[in-house]
Amino acid sequence: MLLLPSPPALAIVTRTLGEYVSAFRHILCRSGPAPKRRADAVLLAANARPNAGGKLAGLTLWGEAAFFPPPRRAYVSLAPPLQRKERQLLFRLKRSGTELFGGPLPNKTTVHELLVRTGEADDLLPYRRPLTSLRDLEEWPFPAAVVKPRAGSRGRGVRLATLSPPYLLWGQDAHGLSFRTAYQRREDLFAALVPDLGGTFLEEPLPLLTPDGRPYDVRVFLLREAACADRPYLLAVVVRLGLRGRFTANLHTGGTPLSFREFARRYPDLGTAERKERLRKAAVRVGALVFRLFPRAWEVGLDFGFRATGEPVLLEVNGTPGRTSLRALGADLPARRLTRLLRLGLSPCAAERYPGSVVGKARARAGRGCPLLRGLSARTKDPYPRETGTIAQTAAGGRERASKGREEGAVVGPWSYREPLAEVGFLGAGRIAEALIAGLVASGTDGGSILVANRTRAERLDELAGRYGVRPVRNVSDLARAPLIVLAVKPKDVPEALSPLRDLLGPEHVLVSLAAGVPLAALTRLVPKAAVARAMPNTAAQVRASATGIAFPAETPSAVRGRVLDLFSRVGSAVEVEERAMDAVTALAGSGPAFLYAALEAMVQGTEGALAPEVALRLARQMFAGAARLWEVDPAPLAEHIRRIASPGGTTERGLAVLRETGALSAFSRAVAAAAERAAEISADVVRFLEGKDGPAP
Ligand SMILES: NC(=O)C1=CN([C@@H]2O[C@H](COP(=O)(O)OP(=O)(O)OC[C@H]3O[C@@H](n4cnc5c(N)ncnc54)[C@H](O)[C@@H]3O)[C@@H](O)[C@H]2O)C=CC1
Ligand SMILES: O=C(O)[C@@H]1CCC=N1
Repeated sequence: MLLLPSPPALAIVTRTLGEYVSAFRHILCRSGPAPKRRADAVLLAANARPNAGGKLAGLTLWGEAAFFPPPRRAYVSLAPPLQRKERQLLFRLKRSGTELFGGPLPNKTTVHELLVRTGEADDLLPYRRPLTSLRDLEEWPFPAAVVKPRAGSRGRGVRLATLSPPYLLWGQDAHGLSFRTAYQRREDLFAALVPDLGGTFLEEPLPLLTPDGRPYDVRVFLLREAACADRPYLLAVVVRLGLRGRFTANLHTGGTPLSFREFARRYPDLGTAERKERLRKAAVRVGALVFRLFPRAWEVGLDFGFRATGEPVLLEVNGTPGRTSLRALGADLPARRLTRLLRLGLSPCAAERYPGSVVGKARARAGRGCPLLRGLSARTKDPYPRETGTIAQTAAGGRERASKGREEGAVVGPWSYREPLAEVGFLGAGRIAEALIAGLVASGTDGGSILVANRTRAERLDELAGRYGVRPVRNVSDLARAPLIVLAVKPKDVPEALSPLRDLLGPEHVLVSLAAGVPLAALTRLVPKAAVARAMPNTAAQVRASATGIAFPAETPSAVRGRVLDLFSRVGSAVEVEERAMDAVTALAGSGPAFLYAALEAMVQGTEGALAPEVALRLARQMFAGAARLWEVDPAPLAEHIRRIASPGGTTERGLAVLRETGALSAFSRAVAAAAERAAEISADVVRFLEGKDGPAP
């Protein structure tokens, strides 16, 4: 049963009328004892902010009812940044075992990349390329490019660059100020884009201007239809019309939201029924994908544009869509949203509807003698449609289906408040485990959602708990609570380390092994029911700069791939490779940093006597970091970078000659090959060991 105060700041969902009445009276009327049983769900909405609803501020009310049993689930609809009170409340709920839904998605580039990886929305995604060198602009296949920052909001830094005369750069700068500059020459335009190299991407330009010169795009609001399904419910379509002379249809800079009908009335050629239908289908398809990838998302705003042919193109996915535009469409939208929440919170798969009168009576009964509610009804119109009201199915069926939903695997985003559930478990608490944990925590992952187990040395776990807030797990089998488990033990220890988990890991688990050389087939043999993957990160994960190669068995579903790739993208950049390439990845990306450090150490030794060691080390460190950054931003061939440094007849040339003559350069190639060979030997050893134990693999 659900009833709510108005404006819809706080919704309380319980399973019986009696429970509802007591929750309602306790929280809203400040009378009666606290209910004994947890509510099934609450909704904490944006207008629950203390300053927005005065006495009716949902969060304040909820926060004050401190001894009220925490609900099973909370649907959070708060735009970041969260206020301190809001964060505290969410932490409290999380600590009490409430499952939190909502929160921002990872940055929009990551979301886009994850969608690309699914391969299921290729026709709806715009053509995009990272802008890493000026060559990307030279080779760009369109007459113009939209230049967009990898992260950011409200259209900041989004510009249109026209690559033929007049060479225009038009849009918003990084501070949100609009500008339009015409350059005489192409080179000047390119020069203006140099600071963007590395941090932005280029996107195909879409003709999103109305005949009277106003920019527009379309935002589609979707809700997850049910907690156990990915089906989206289309809540509203809003066209956002920007100001004439601007390049983006941004409401924050003075644009106007319109219903699609009104847009069609004003611009019949743009708002055709065919376009609307294509948009609806596209939105539902992308929505299903987003809800599958992000199991904690429950409301999203999808921004679309159109190609000249009328095909919709997805521009952006927002996990905390602003509601300014929704409000402009009419007062009944929040109510529609909450009606859907009923189905979401109470009846995961099949909502059973009850007539509005039941709800009306319940509300009347709960509100009897409630001064707060009387004041309220006198002031505001009841925004809820008559059919509002759904009765719960038993939670058991829902839970069963919900866990089935999780089996398919999905990405959990780095929410701005912390994840309530164990998200990732580490088996092995050595050096690489610590580097990854440090990087994850630095990326915003809650240490409390990381479980760590080790073979011996309980004090090591305490050390990690003290440093990162991770949760030590004394009994390895408890790691099975985490849906994603990272195996970070030495290759020789892999069989023994996995044996306690063999029967505990099922299809809902993904085991990601970091062990050099241990094949996927061996992992599948050791944990036959779980999904498996191999990842080879490096210690730079600690500073979120790992280069990680990941391999999956061929049949791995895209959602599982997405989940693992997301984990490693939080600590650097991750790339999917074939398993047969893993030995080379291990040698280059995993061991590679050690080879470079060794080279630097040798170079520093070359200055002995001439430079104080601390000065030499300081210079070497900055030289190394600078060289890496330059190559990252300007990925010209390494030979070209070398050419730019080595003046003919100069110092560099002389040094390079020694590297060549002494075979030092080829020694690096041999070192990488030797490391890869060692990985192959380890594979053979592991296979032999397993065959010796259980006979050859089937
Ligand atoms: N160190 C590095 O840069 C990288 C290492 N790796 C791989 O990661 C794995 C771990 O490497 P490191 O962290 O360097 O080693 P490490 O020796 O520092 O850590 C291994 C940890 O595993 C624990 N352990 C051993 N047997 C266990 C068992 N049966 N149950 C639970 N815990 C057990 C040990 O107590 C230790 O804490 C290796 O397989 C390596 O190939 C992968 C990429 C980079
Ligand atoms: O040296 C090793 O075996 C591991 C794998 C890659 C880096 N360290």
